[in-house]
Amino acid sequence: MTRSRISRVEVTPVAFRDPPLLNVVGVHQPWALRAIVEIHTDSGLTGLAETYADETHLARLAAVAAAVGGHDPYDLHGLRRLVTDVLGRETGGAGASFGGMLDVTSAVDTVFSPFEVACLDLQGRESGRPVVDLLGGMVRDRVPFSGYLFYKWAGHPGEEFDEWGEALTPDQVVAQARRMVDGWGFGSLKLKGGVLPPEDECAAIEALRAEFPDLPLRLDPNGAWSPETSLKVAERLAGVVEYLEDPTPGIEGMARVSAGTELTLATNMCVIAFEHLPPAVAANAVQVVLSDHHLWGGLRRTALLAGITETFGMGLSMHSNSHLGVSLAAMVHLAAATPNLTYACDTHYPWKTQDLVRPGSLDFVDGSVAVPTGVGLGVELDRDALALMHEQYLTCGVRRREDTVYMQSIDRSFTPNTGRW
Ligand SMILES: O=C([O-])C(=O)C[C@H](O)[C@@H](O)C(=O)[O-]
Ligand SMILES: [Mg+2]
Repeated sequence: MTRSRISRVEVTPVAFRDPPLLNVVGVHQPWALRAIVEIHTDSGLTGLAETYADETHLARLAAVAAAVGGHDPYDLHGLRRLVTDVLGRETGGAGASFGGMLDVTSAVDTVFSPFEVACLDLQGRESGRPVVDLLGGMVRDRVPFSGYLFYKWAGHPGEEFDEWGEALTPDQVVAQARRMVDGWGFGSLKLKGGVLPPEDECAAIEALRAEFPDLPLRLDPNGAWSPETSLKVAERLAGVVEYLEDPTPGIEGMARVSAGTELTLATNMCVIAFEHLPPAVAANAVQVVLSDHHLWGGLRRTALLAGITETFGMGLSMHSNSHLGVSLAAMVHLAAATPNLTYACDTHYPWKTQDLVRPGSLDFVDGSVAVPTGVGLGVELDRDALALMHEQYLTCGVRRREDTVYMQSIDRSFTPNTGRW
C-alpha cells in the first residue's frame, strides 16, 4: 500500500471587519485576522485548518510549512516533534502572546494545532469519515453554543454605526442579547466584562436574568477584579450565574476567591497549558477549564485535557476568539466527540461579517450547530471569498491583534483594566 505524504503547505492570512467590542485590555481593531492552513498531499488531497494570524505566529507557521514536506499525515507524534525542533531552531523555544490576554511559555501547541487539524481533515478525507469519528466517535450530534455578549461602541470612531449598535447600559446589553437569542436561538449567554465597574456589570447580568429567567448566564471580566471584589460579586451573583470566568488574575488569586465562595469559577486565563493544571488542581483555583484547540495543541491534545479535567472532577467548557467557519467546524467535531464537554461552547461567530467556507454545512439552529456530515471537517473553502479576504489582509494595515494600542489611539489615557477594581 502506498502511503500519502505531505507535498506542500499553504498559509493564507485573511482579514475581516470586526465591530468595536470592548474588553479588559481595550477594544477590537476594525479588522480581525485569521490564517487558513492548507496541507496538500502527493495523492492529491487537501486538509484544512484555521489559526491565529499575528505576524510572529505566521513566521512560525511558515518555518514549519517549509520543513514538513515528505511527512506522513498520520504521524502526528512525529509532526509534533518536527514542530518542536523547528521552533527550537527558529525561536529558541520562545512563547507566544495573543492580544494581551493569552500568553503561553511555549509556542509549540499554538503552532502544532493547525497542522494537526489539517492532518485530521486529510485523514478523514482519505478514509471517507468525518473528523468526529477519528476522535472516538460522536457523543452528541448537535453542539450547543452560548450567545457571546460584549459591551461595545455604536461603531468604530469615524465610521458608520454597525448593525449591532451601542451596548454600554444594561438595557442595551439586554437588547443585544435579545437579538442573539431571537436570531440565533442561543440557550445560554455570556457577558464579556472587565469594561465597566463591577457594580454596573452585575446590574447588566441582573437585567439579563430578569429578561431571560431560564437561560444560564456567565460573566467574564478577564481578571479585572481583586480577590476581595470578586468575592463581593460572587455573593451578589450567587444563584444568578452558572459560573464566573476569570474574575481575578492568576492561580493564587483565583484560589483565594474559590476558598471564599461556593460559586463555580472557570478560566481560560490562569490554566492555558498542561503545566498549569497541577498547581490549579492543588489549590482548587477553578472548577471549570475552558478548552481551546487553537491554544492547547490541537484536537487530540484538547481531548487529553478533557480526560484530565474529568479525572479531577472539574468541568470543561470551550473558549473562542474571533474566528471563521473552518475553526467553527473543528470546534464542533471536537465538542461532539468529548463526553464531558457539557457546557455550551463560546463562539464569536455571530460577530463575524464574512466567511470563507461554502454555506450550508454550519447552520445555527436553536443555538446549536449540527456536526457536519461530510468527510474530514466537512467544510469546503469558497476560493473567491478566500482571495477577497486575503486581499483585505494585504490592504487593511493590521498585522497583529493590539486591543490596547488601538484603544490608546482613541483614548490616550487608557490603561488595561486588569486587577483594576
Ligand atoms: O473568554 C475569553 O477570555 C475570551 O473570549 C477572550 C477574547 O479575547 C475576548 O475577550 C475578546 O474577543 O475580546
Ligand atoms: Mg474568558
